[in-house]
Amino acid sequence: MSNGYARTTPSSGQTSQPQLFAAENAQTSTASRKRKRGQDKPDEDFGLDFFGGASTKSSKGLKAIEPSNEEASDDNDEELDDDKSKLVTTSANDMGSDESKSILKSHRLKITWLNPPVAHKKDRKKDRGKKLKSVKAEKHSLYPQPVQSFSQMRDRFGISSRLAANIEDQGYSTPTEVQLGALPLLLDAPDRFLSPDVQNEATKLSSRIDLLTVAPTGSGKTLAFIIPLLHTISQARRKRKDRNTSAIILAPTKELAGQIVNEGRKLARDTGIKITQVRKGMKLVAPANASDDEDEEVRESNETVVKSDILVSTPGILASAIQEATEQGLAALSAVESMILDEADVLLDPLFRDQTLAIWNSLSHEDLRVSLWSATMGSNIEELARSTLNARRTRISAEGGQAVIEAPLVRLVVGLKDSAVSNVQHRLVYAATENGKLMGLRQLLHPASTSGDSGPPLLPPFLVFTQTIQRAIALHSELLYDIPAEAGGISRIAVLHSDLSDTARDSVMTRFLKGEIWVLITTDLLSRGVDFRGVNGVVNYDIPTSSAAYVHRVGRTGRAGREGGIAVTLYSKEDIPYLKPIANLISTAHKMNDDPAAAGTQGVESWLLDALPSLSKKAKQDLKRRGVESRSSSGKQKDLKAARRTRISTKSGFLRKEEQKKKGAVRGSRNRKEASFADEGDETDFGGFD
Ligand SMILES: Nc1ncnc2c1ncn2[C@@H]1O[C@H](COP(=O)(O)OP(=O)(O)OP(=O)(O)O)[C@@H](O)[C@H]1O
Repeated sequence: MSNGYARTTPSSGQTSQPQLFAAENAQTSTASRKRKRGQDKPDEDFGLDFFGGASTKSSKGLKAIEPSNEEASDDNDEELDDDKSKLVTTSANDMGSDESKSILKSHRLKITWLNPPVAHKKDRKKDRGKKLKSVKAEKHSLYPQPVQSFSQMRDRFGISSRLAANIEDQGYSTPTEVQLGALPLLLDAPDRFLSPDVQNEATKLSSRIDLLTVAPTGSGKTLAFIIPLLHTISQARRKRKDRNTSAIILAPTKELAGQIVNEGRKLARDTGIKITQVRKGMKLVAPANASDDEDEEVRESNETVVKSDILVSTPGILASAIQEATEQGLAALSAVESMILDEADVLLDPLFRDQTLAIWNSLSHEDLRVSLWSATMGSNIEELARSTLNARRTRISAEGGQAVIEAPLVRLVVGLKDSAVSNVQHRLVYAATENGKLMGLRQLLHPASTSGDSGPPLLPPFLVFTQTIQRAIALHSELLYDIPAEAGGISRIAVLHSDLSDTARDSVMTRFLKGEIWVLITTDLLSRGVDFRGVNGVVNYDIPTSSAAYVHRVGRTGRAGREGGIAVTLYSKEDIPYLKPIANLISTAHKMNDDPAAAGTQGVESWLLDALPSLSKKAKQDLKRRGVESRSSSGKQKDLKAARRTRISTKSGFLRKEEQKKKGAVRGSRNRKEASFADEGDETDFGGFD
């Protein structure tokens, strides 16, 4: 498709520095100069592959220590790591707190200790005036020494040679912002970064922290939690050879869970650590009275017993597996010491809240540490996390008869909280009616017809989001024949939603990742976490039903700092009452962009922002729960006329044209016979685009 634009798109494979937020002035700061010198090699492998994973080239010199099997790997690592552990405490890499502070600031990282010991707060109150204020400000902000290159981690934290090699083999050399901040928090002993003047015995005893992380979409949160997890497990497995599940990762969708397993397995290669995605029917524990032979039988049957170090699951499946074990009087997951909530705000949203909390509360290990990750996290989620941590600690203390240590709870925020990625071009397009939206989408599908200065065309592959499953199915049928047969025809366009079977979902995902599908129509099912590296854009065919949904949907493009992604939001008359939060997000993303002209970001006119009505709290909640009323099934019953206006035909445009041609011919002959005119029908009852 010729477009006349010379431009870089995410799918063309170029990536900018993953350090998304390095402030402009950091170029001249010591911190930045040091960072650049610290880079061992450019991120050369990253992005060469149109859709696939990062490089799999193996690093030189590793053969000598490459183990032939898992156990050997552990042994080798142990020997090497004994030597390395001596280095861990050396200060070769140590930098002053001022330098740490300036690097963290230049990358817009804000780290706060949320639960410093109360006793110290009271002590400090004895001080007066200025001193009290400055102490208060100091003691909540933390400045751990950032990790500026993955190669430092072996010396600094004693990570195993195999894990270090796996990170390098995947082509990762320079940590992204979130990794820069989260890795020292999760790999270092807390007493090294907690403000010494507010530490007490309890915080000194805690070897790990609980963490809340808010960082932009596509900024590399997965790596930031998997590396420390693999390190913690491999250290524990050196002391204990049996395989007990010691970590669980929860994600809201099967697709995201699968992706985390893939990423985790690449990094865990040859470490002996096993990662499993929990599927329906899997059992967490074998019945206590089962002999070894019987146990083997259970394992070989469909009802597999999961023997894995890390379990990755959606909340529903894991919660039922735990419940099943509890009903049989079996203790499941009692050795779990780490729980990770990926897309934590969704997992603690009413949709999944009960299941997530049931899992969290069923984990009985007194040293359980929890980390929550998302690009958006409201204060209610933070509150819920804190109260769950406290309630669980009190309960376990009471059950065990001795006080459980309160771990330090730290919050890491990268950039501006809850904002949409600024390195993609956000367009808000008024389409007036449903018919207009369809025409708008067709114009995006056929970029040759793009005229005027509406910006560069949206090149496939791209994602199209609708409000409901029915609308996704209908839009798919409508567009089915839009891609010419010589370009692949109907195989290039697909629909993915939660009513499809697991096999169908897997197949669509695989074909989209391979680049065989160009246009994928979906619901919010795919809005969270899924990493499609080469996606050039996102079309909100139906407006998202919350600000967070906008942030996550558009975050499927422009990942890892890639430029050239486009996010188009089509809106009609029905959407105007709900549009202001989205317009605000777009305007902020525009302001955040260091070079809006280069990125082509258009922003939103200030008069439009002023003109759009504000949303009441109740309206926001209703929108989140039900979406735009006329597009939801309940709305259809309430207001038939509005529902008809927003209906998408379930026939393809091509089939309808053919049918209308036939109808026209029949009508024509009848007209000729009867010499009368046929009724043209109700124009407002939109039945699809001709
Ligand atoms: N240090 C790094 N250098 C280069 N690329 C990286 C680095 N870390 C992560 N990536 C790549 O960035 C992409 C996005 O990472 P990831 O999926 O972890 O993002 P995320 O922050 O979890 O996003 P979301 O909020 O949408 O879930 C992935 O393709 C990953 O391989």
